[in-house]
Amino acid sequence: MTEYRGRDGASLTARGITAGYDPRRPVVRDATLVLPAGSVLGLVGPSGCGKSTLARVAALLHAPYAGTVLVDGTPAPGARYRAPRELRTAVGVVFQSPRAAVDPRLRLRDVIAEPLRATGRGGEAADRVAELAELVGLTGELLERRPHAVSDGQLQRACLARALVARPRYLVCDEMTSMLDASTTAALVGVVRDYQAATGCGVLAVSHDAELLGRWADRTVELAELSGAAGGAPG
Ligand SMILES: Nc1ncnc2c1ncn2[C@@H]1O[C@H](COP(=O)(O)OP(=O)(O)OP(=O)(O)O)[C@@H](O)[C@H]1O
Repeated sequence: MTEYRGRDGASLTARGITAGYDPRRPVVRDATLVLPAGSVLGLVGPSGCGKSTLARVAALLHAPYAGTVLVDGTPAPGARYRAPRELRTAVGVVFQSPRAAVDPRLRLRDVIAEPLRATGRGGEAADRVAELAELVGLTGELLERRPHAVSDGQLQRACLARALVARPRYLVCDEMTSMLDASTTAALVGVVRDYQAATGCGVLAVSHDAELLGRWADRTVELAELSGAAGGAPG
């Protein structure tokens, strides 16, 4: 898993983003965020300021009113199904609430395999699921259960495995550990660190936990710093 190491100058960039849920009152205004490959960027700011909204735009899940997302220099023509498959699968996402993020009818094994099946790579699923289950600490028995029969921490482990299954070049962790205890938090952050060391992936970590970001992120920015001329470029 070394194909992304050393991509000089590569980044996930959300440039000049204005976004929200009502075009008359955008929650993010002209924000620029640059996530260099191989680094962990922490994103902080008061509750409701728009961190998740910007993170979803960067992950090509939410279309901005203005601005462009570039994946390693390639501009995405839109979000969700409007983005080509190779750009969509380049960015993995883990959300705060695993229960809201999974189909309750699926066994954990199928939750993890979903992105491969959705992109015509179902043939890789069995091997990849087994590999990732071991990485995130899920036993074969847990893989056969459905979400209602596992804990939040176990379900979040499956969500992290799902985010990594298609070997993303960037990973967006939106409050990934805020519902978890200290030992599950440490385990999941450890998995992300190992994946990053092996692949050179870039990680955007949205969190309220300053102590966690202090240990995990190479650099932390406030959402308010990303707007207008200040931009989000490292330096
Ligand atoms: N689906 C939605 N429809 C309408 N408004 C929304 C929606 N999602 C979020 N908002 C609003 O957009 C604003 C920004 O929300 P967002 O979740 O991006 O903030 P945040 O900084 O991530 O907050 P928190 O730290 O509390 O998670 C908030 O005022 C929120 O109420």
